[in-house]
Amino acid sequence: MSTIVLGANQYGKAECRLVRIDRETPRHRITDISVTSQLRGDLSAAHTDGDNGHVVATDTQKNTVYAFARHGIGAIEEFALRLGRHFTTDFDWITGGRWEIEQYSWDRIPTGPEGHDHSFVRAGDEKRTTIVTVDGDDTWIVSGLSDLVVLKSTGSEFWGFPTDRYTTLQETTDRILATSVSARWRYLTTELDFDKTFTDVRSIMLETFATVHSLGLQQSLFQMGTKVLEAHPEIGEIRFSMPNKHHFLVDLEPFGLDNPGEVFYAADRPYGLIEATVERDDAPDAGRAWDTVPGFC
Ligand SMILES: O=c1[nH]c(=O)c2[nH]c(=O)[nH]c2[nH]1
Repeated sequence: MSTIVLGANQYGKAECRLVRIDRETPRHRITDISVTSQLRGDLSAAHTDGDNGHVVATDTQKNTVYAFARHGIGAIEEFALRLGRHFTTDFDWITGGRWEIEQYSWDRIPTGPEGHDHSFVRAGDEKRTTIVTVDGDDTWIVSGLSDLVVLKSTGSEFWGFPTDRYTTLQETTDRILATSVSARWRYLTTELDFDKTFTDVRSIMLETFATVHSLGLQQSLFQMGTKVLEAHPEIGEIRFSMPNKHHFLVDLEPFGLDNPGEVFYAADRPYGLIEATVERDDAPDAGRAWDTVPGFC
């Protein structure tokens, strides 16, 4: 007869939506984030006996997020690190946790050359992300972005694939290549200008997607990761999840029209899903960094 025991556990407040306005000058700045705080540690009595003596309430975790924002947010990685340090320092039995932040971008409404001082327009669906994991003395930071939608209207081929009796796809030397990039990368340090690094990683990915003559989304992905790692020794590995957003040439012949690569049907599903990790062969062990990062291989 087996004994039933408590396994891995964590708990906290998910998706604390928080907007902070920096208003020291009339030219306001906006930070728009969603914070998930989860604690780990000696919490067995709460589960086995209903003893809440160690349960820092999820409500308290939420309040802490908002209170900390009063003194500024900074880079989302720094904010998550501050929260992690606080909970693991102030409560002896909290030995670790996970702080995940998603950030939404706003642009200034372009009413003049510099944009409006205090009116903003959401910059699309793209998100910047971070997950800070603390376990005892170890801290890991996995940052990234999602929903970065890109398309190139030529400079993409796909041919040379095996064929069998189920293959109908034609080889092509000129097609649309479109994807929505989700990427997460593991930092090898906790001391960094995270905002600057994020901006640079993002622009390397965009530039590489644009300039690589693609023989397949797999090749574009690997090039994007390689360029990021070459430029950033402080990143140990980068993982991508990239749907191939297929664009099918519409057959206009029934209407007596040709279609020299101009009119496409943009299918939303099914889609190819290309995922890969690009890594340094000598990167330090990832530890628990990827433990709870869903959706990446
Ligand atoms: O870039 C591509 N990679 C594939 O693996 C694939 N498979 C497919 O049908 N089209 C494509 N395109």
